[in-house]
Amino acid sequence: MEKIIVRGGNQLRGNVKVEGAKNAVLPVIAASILASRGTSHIYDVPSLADVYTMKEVLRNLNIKVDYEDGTFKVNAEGVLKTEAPFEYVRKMRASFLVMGPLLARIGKARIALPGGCAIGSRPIDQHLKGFEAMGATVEIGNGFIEASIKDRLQGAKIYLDFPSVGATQNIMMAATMANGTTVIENAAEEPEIVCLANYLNAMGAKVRGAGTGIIRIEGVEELIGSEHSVIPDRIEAGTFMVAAAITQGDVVVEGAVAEHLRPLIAKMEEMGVTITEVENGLRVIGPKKLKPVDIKTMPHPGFPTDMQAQMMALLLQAEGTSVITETVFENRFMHVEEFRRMNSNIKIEGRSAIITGPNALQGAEVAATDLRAGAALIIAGLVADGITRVTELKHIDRGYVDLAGKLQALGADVERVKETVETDIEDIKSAAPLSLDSNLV
Ligand SMILES: CC(=O)N[C@H]1[C@@H](OP(=O)(O)OP(=O)(O)OC[C@H]2O[C@@H](n3ccc(=O)[nH]c3=O)[C@H](O)[C@@H]2O)O[C@H](CO)[C@@H](O)[C@@H]1O
Ligand SMILES: C=C(OP(=O)(O)O)C(=O)O
Repeated sequence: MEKIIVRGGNQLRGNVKVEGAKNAVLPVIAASILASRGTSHIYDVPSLADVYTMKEVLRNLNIKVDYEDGTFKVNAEGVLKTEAPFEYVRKMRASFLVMGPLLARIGKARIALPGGCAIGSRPIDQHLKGFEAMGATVEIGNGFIEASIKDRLQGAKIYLDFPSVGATQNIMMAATMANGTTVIENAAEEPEIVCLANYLNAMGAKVRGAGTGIIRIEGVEELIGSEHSVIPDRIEAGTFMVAAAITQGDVVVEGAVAEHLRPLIAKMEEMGVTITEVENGLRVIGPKKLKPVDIKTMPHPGFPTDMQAQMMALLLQAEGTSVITETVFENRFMHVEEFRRMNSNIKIEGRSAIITGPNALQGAEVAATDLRAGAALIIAGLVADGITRVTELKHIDRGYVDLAGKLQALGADVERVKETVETDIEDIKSAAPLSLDSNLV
């Protein structure tokens, strides 16, 4: 079994470079399906499990894909297939983002129903409401969602009940080739939406207002392959910022864009962390003492839910009581049980976690319940007494490129190892005063 092993106590120092954003690249790759001519070249693509899953999804749709040295090439000129099977959608919900492009390109898509996941039930009703408003027929059965349109999608006015990132992206992509203008109201405003709109416009689409709550898309006849660089990953950047702060370190996070990170910067500054914009990113200096703060996760420009677990790790070290309220996902506190294994004082009341600190964290064997939870446990391990072993690395690999290696380069005592059962038994032997040769076995 693979584990990340963290020995707490080292301060982080130096520079770390962030990758292209996972949550920007996945919709951009899906959007490449819209090009009936030409090859798209997507740059700064991180080597993540999710990128490889998306590659397989496209390959299954009969699309030519190539991924090498951070450049992802897509040619969708051929005859496309319509189906994304459960094996991919199960691994990664963003597979559902191929529905909008397929509907626009070939008028039909059959995608496995995404199930629930570790952070909540995650319905897709807002995506479907958008497609239906544009004239598509949607049927659900046998674990699949099938959407089809007889002629061409029609422009429509669509009000989202919640500014869903995925629904905004899926509807935006479908609308690029619809007949007439589509207006998405209460649209998501995340930087990843702007990144997608820029790519669509480079392909010949007419998308205006991305980054605000109202997006207008004037349908065009055809999109062609284009070039696009993916924005830096604000969540990976934020993860290193928190890791620097918790260890009282001094780290330059290269590529971090302050404009994308305002809510995190504001909260970390309230806690006493010094953050300055430097030429190539953000410099973060951790204070001797951290102050408690209250946090409520919200759609952008509110505090990002994808930084909630990492901030909880930081708040465990603050002196006093902090409250984190999770409003985006219904069940994104799975990491609390794991933090408790590390000797932390956290109470859950409904959608809020009440954290009283500072906590004398102790190393323990813990499991990454989702990708951000995994990162948060490693961060906690950086200041815990003793050894923290983090398992379930498949989650971490969905969203972080070589997290252990990058932290190690900053001075952390972190390594990724393949532990065999024999090694585990050796560990137990050396830890237990009683011999394993005794009748305890
Ligand atoms: C690949 C990607 O970009 N993932 C991000 C994206 O996920 P994703 O696009 O899935 O997130 P959404 O913004 O759609 O979901 C936010 C909330 O809205 C609900 N909802 C969503 C759609 C819908 O049709 N009906 C509905 O009820 C969800 O269950 C959730 O509670 O945005 C989230 C919120 O910032 C991030 O945490 C994820 O990292
Ligand atoms: C929840 C996340 O991603 P996804 O929507 O792909 O599960 C995340 O990036 O934190």
